[in-house]
Amino acid sequence: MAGIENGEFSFASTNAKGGTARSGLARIQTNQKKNNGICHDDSGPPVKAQTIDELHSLQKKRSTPTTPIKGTQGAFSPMSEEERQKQQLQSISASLASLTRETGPKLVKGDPAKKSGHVVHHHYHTPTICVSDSSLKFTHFLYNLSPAELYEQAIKYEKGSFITASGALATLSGAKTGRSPRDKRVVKDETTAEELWWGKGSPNIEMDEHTFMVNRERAVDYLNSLDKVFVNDQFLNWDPVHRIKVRIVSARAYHSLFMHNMCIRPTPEELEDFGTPDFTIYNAGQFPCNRYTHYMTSSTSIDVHLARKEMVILGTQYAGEMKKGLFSVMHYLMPKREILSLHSGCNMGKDGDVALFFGLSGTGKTTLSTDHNRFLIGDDEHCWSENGVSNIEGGCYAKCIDLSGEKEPDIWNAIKFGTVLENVVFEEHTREVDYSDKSVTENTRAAYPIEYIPNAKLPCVGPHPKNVILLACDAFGVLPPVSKLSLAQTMYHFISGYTALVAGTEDGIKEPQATFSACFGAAFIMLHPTKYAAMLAAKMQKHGATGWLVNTGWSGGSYGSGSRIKLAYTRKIIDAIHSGSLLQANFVKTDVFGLEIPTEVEGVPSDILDPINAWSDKKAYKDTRLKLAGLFKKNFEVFANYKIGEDNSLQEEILAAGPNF
Ligand SMILES: Nc1ncnc2c1ncn2[C@@H]1O[C@H](COP(=O)(O)OP(=O)(O)OP(=O)(O)O)[C@@H](O)[C@H]1O
Ligand SMILES: O=C([O-])CC(=O)C(=O)O
Ligand SMILES: [Ca+2]
Ligand SMILES: [Mn+2]
Repeated sequence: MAGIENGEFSFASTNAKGGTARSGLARIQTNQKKNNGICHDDSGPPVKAQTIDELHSLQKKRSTPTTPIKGTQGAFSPMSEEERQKQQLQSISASLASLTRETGPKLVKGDPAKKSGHVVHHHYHTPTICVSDSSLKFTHFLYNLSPAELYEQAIKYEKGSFITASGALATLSGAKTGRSPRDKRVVKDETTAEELWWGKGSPNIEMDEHTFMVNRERAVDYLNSLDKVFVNDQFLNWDPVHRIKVRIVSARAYHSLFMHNMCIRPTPEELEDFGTPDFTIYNAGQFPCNRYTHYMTSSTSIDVHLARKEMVILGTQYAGEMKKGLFSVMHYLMPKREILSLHSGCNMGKDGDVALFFGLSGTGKTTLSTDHNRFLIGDDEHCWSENGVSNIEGGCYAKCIDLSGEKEPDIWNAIKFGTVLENVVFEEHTREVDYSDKSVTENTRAAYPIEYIPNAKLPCVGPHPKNVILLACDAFGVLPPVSKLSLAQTMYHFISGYTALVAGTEDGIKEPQATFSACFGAAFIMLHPTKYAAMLAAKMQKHGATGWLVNTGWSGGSYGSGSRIKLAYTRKIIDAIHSGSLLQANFVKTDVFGLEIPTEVEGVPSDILDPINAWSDKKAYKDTRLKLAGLFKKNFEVFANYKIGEDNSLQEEILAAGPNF
């Protein structure tokens, strides 16, 4: 008897007394000896297991240490696998130690769901008396899991985790779908009071050490209260001499996979020698900070303590906080070593010509540095040292809104197994992602390892840049699609860090919102902007790099009347910069902004090159241009009193390189 109910088809079940079976089909006989006592089955050789458990145990091979034991002289240096495991446990227990109780948690490596016999635990600084239940509890930690393992963890335990049709892991970042710059605090102590940029315009909101420790304790207690935590030990910076070891302790597989993709992944051999991290993140993002704690102005706090080399995240699960938090740390550590840290994309041509792409969020760093004809060094964070450029990260973080396979094939194809897809909407059944859907947020993102881009340059390092491209998405539509900059102009625009986005895109036409963010990344810098600017000027001068300003925003009118410059045209402009042909073009100087604009660019209609030609209402163009110039001037006032570099003449040139009207 077969039943169809709600579209589901099933055989009628046998009742407890087996009534149906008896009256219908003949009972199936098991263990019935056939003529020669052998049960014939034509499906091939039998499985090599006697029980289901044994069968399952055959499926997985235990990973063995991948590298040979170093130090061939036997009795001397080689560390036994057991000793290595012990040191790793000690190190992780130390990371998770409560600093008031002076004790680390009892740790067990592995998934608590698996009752594996392999239990190794370590108790950091065993206390003499156990004073609370928490000291009796074990915390399991999952160490540097693979993407496949993290997928399983996410899908099993984290709501909102799904595999999309292309194999990516769709996740939700919770209530926060972007960074919270107003909740980013830095401990002000004797050293940082001197060294860092504080006060108006600075992203560093001060907190004292005690408050940091209160939040750290809150995060550590939260993490230790969980059944399990994820631990990632990874690197930052592809320059081997200036590589930084980072440890990320987090509660979600989503966070662990995100950082697996975004930081540099150690080889098994490098991992064995990892030792103590140079910097540790405690991501307790699901847990809020305590509003009664001093300095707390919301439930979110992202706290950096440079002397302790630690960062604590409370009250936000947005993974970008970890990425950009570490970037801030690099903005402190690298300049101390005379290395310039940059919020920029970077790629290299076949002949080794390197270009940097600066710009605020959404201006095109990822889109334009990901170029089929060039090697990708990185899309967002770089260092420029005496040896050339190096990527800080091991992955890319691309915006996905309105992503199309035709316009951005490399990014599209990178969204596959292993990639974290944040806050996207997909079709329930086919799991096809609808990239135009903004239901969760407009800031939908994909985080993938850099080697998912076919022409990534591995290792991600390159020679000194030849072109420095400043990207602005000008929703006023008055900046030219491309202009060549003098060194002073490059500095002026670098310090200004302009872009203009449109505030609310939904309810009718809104005024563009000008944003000025020093060094095209004020949210991440730690020192005064002029420190980075001086370093950039010196490096550009020394290595003869040319500066360019590229408007990836509006043309022919402001947002509402004009339209966004076609990505295909911007790509042609960028091609001409890379090839060197644009440097040979004829240029005319514009009024007010004093920008040199080419009269021709191959593949780009000439009538859009000078923005006045693209606007039908010339008066409106001139008014809008004056308005923007005024905003630039006002923004730059605070920098007028700061000396940039050793050279007084450069300082004066920079001040004169802004708009004149
Ligand atoms: N002419 C254009 N040039 C560049 N990007 C364009 C253009 N027109 C539309 N776009 C779109 O603008 C967006 C640029 O975003 P992109 O991810 O490159 O920003 P980003 O600078 O890397 O920002 P973030 O630092 O936040 O990662 C993409 O979605 C791209 O498709
Ligand atoms: O940090 C983020 O969330 C994304 C990013 O790259 C930026 O805003 O510059
Ligand atoms: Ca980007
Ligand atoms: Mn960025």
